Amino acid sequence: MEINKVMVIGAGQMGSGIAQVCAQAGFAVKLNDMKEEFCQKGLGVIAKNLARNVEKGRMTEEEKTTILARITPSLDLQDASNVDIVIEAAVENMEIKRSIFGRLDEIAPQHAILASNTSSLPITEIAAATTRPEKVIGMHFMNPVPVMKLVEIIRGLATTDEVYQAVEEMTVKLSKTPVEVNDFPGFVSNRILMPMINEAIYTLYEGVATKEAIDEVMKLGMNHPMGPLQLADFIGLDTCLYIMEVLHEGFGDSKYRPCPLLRKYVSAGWLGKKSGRGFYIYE
Ligand SMILES: CC(=O)CC(=O)SCCNC(=O)CCNC(=O)[C@H](O)C(C)(C)COP(=O)(O)OP(=O)(O)OC[C@H]1O[C@@H](n2cnc3c(N)ncnc32)[C@H](O)[C@@H]1OP(=O)(O)O
Ligand SMILES: NC(=O)C1=CN([C@@H]2O[C@H](COP(=O)(O)OP(=O)(O)OC[C@H]3O[C@@H](n4cnc5c(N)ncnc54)[C@H](OP(=O)(O)O)[C@@H]3O)[C@@H](O)[C@H]2O)C=CC1
Repeated sequence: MEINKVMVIGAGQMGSGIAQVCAQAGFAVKLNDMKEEFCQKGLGVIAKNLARNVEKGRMTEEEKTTILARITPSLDLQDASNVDIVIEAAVENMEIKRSIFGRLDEIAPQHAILASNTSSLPITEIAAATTRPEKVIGMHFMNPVPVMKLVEIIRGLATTDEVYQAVEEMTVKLSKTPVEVNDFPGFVSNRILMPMINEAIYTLYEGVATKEAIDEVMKLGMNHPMGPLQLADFIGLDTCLYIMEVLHEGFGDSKYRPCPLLRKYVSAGWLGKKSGRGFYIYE
């Protein structure tokens, strides 16, 4: 199964990163979002990242131009009609993802793989919105995509070996390391990471320490590159809350209940770095 043409859905922090690494690896990429301004914002982030690579002598100006030219903005899902794979990175919401996958199933060619970058939602349930569940798979990149080596690849109940292999090969072409996991809420990454972040929020909520102290303990004491509250801001507090809700509902275990402070911040629109304010304030 040969993959040449890619469509990425959602030009946010993950979608733009995925489009960038695909274009860098030589794939032709359509970057789809609902509004022109979101596409342009995503393309702007990619151009900035590539410019930094030029400054650091890791690529030439010509290479940067060639990579950028491989990415075409798209505002219409119909543009999926001639791609080999779609990687969806829209918001972490089952209804929205099922609606996107249902439409893609009608538009994308028969052979096309439909992948989701979901952080936690069951791939099997997303796949059930299509008539090709065997071609639906989880392709979970980590943030920031250009830097992080892992892609967690999630097999849905019906995903075939052929589709798994094609996605694994593509991941290696992107200079990333694939790790295979099964379809359970939060997969491996967020089943382990997100309860730690949620616990850090409880630690703040219960007044055990200041946000700075909590982050410092985990950075200096556990050698984490970012403290858990800083990381939550970086991921997006809305995404953190969605993931905790998926774990809570999926396992039916109260140990996954989202911290009320996380809910409060999300209700206030304090979504972390992307909205300018979360646990910390950003310029
Ligand atoms: C929620 C989910 O479903 C799954 C997830 O993604 S969970 C989140 C997983 N990610 C993490 O845990 C990230 C934890 N943080 C880190 O690893 C580091 O803090 C970091 C890599 C983000 C930054 O590293 P740092 O050493 O503190 O800063 P810095 O020196 O500025 O950056 C290191 C390199 O990363 C690059 N970088 C940093 N942020 C970047 C970004 N947003 N986009 C692109 N490149 C970036 C920098 O350009 C720099 O590259 P060079 O040295 O090659 O120039
Ligand atoms: N943040 C992280 O660290 C990680 C996130 N993920 C997952 O990646 C996905 C995206 O997250 P992230 O990039 O952080 O989120 P962002 O909020 O940065 O970006 C999401 C983008 O998708 C757009 N979008 C929403 N609905 C649609 C739609 N129907 N069609 C096309 N575009 C749409 C949004 O537009 P608008 O702003 O108008 O809503 C926005 O531009 C989520 O599923 C998340 O769980 C996976 C790994 C890590």
